[in-house]
Amino acid sequence: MPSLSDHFEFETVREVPESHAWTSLDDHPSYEATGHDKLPIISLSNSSDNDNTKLLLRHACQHFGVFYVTGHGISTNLLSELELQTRRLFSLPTDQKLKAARPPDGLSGYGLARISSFFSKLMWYEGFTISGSVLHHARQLFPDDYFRFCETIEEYKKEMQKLAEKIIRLMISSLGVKEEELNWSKDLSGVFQLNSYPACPDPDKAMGLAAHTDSSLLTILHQSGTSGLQVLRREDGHGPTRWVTVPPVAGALIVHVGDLSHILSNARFHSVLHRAIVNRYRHRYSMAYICGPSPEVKFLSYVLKSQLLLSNATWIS
Ligand SMILES: O=C(O)CCC(=O)C(=O)O
Ligand SMILES: [Fe+2]
Repeated sequence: MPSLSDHFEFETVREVPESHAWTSLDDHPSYEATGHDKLPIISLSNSSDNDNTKLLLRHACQHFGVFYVTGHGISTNLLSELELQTRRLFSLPTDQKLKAARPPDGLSGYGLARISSFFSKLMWYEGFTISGSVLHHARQLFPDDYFRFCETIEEYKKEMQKLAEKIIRLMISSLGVKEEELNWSKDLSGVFQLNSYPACPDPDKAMGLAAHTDSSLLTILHQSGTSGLQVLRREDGHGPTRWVTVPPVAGALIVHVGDLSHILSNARFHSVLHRAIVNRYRHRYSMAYICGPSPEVKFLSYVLKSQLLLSNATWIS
């Protein structure tokens, strides 16, 4: 199983070593998002027209499993500051980052991709996971100057929690579930994942983040100005099964439907397989707020059009 000792200084490597060489990158052809593969862009700013927003969200969750949102209320200043602090963290020397290493039985800290243990090859990736307060790790990373980092992370988490609650309520109520049955959505918990994909000398061989679905209710993703996210579209009238690039759109955040929403909606909503590929020249960053019900929440069985949605399940990220 890959471990933290497998970390190396990506910037110094001239060739992709065997440990990081994947043969499955072109399992399906890759396309730019055009025509029917273009993801919906949904504005959340028009709160007086909830019904139309719900219809658009329902369609996106049923047919794409991923979409962009605009009018989300997150300021460009906060997004720029978050990018700055993320770059700052990953630019630290490896030894320094390893002081905040994620322990083998822990969730928070610096380390390999959290899905690494499912794969024999390593990814062209390093990550920092935040569950709960970031203060302890921030002190280890930046002993003399951790305030701004903490402040930015905590503010962004707070904003994400509000936004996630808003989107989840709209999504679930778009299926006809009544407002009063959505009280659990006031009690969400989130894991915040900072992702770093260094520039790679041979991007056709290396995998940024291998194909996966998110286990959450939903994930809200911000990507720095570099493309890399791809989603899998299954064979349909518009083409074969294919990887479709999801480019950054100025001012928009990306929302992934998670596995829990798939379950909660009786499989009407789809969590979509996605992955990240790497770039020859540019270091790419993304920030994912992975949101589920608080672990204390047990979904009371509740019924939608006389079908059981979910009973007694809890979420641990
Ligand atoms: O970097 C990306 O675009 C994808 C990140 C992602 O899928 C995740 O953090 O779960
Ligand atoms: Fe993901």
